[in-house]
Amino acid sequence: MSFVSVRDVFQSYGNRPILERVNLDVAEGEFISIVGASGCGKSTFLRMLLAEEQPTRGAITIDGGAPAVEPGLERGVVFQKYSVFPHLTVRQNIVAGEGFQTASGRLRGAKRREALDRADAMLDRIGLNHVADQYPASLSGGMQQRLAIGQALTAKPRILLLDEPFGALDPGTRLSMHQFLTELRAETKMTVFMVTHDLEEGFKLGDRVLVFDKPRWDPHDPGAFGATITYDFDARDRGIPFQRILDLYPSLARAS
Ligand SMILES: Nc1ncnc2c1ncn2[C@@H]1O[C@H](COP(=O)(O)OP(=O)(O)OP(=O)(O)O)[C@@H](O)[C@H]1O
Repeated sequence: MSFVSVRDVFQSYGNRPILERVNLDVAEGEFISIVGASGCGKSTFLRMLLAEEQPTRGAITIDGGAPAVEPGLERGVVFQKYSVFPHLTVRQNIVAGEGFQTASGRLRGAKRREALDRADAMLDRIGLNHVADQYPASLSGGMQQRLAIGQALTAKPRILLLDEPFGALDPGTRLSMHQFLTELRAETKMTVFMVTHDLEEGFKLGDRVLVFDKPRWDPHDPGAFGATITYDFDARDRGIPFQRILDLYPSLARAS
């Protein structure tokens, strides 16, 4: 049985279809990159995996059950614009990632001290020890994104959802973030869903690259139909090399 299963999922807002007939099976530990034209429903798909919204039709299961509604338990999430708390220090932000796991959202006493030790271990791992007592506003974009990823990982999610996590970073920082994510993944064996507008990034990091697009298109009414998964590429070593993809599928240029 697949770890994440998506069966005949449709999503509409009012009478406007956004996604239609989406089917997908993902094994635990896979890295799924998602590309597609702006507005075709990629973030909507992530929100359904997060149970922030329910499909109009169809079903999504994670490990055999409906996705839990509480954040941070099984799924961590990182958006392009940092999801860290501006009023907390870097270390407090990491501890806050654990706080979500308690009923009250707060940790006390010995538990808190242990959480601080674990936070320092995480800061070591994401290379932010030297700024542990600073506030996010004083960090560079790449450091803030590392903090956001560290915070999401602190809850030890089985699934990491990344929505254009590196979109706002300069090319050099982006490359080091690719390295960072690749290392983290090798250590944690997480299942990752990453939305990106960069096709090359999708193929570099993903095991699979899903393309969301509209299979049906009415030129007189562009909103008449929803998008679905039109391609599901194997991006592992023996998959189609990224360089050949645009030659083979020129329409994909629209997706990035
Ligand atoms: N809560 C909502 N109510 C109504 N319409 C919405 C809602 N959320 C998203 N939409 C619309 O649904 C469509 C899909 O949005 P979504 O953000 O999922 O696209 P996307 O593929 O992630 O786009 P982008 O690449 O630009 O981030 C858009 O036209 C958006 O305006």
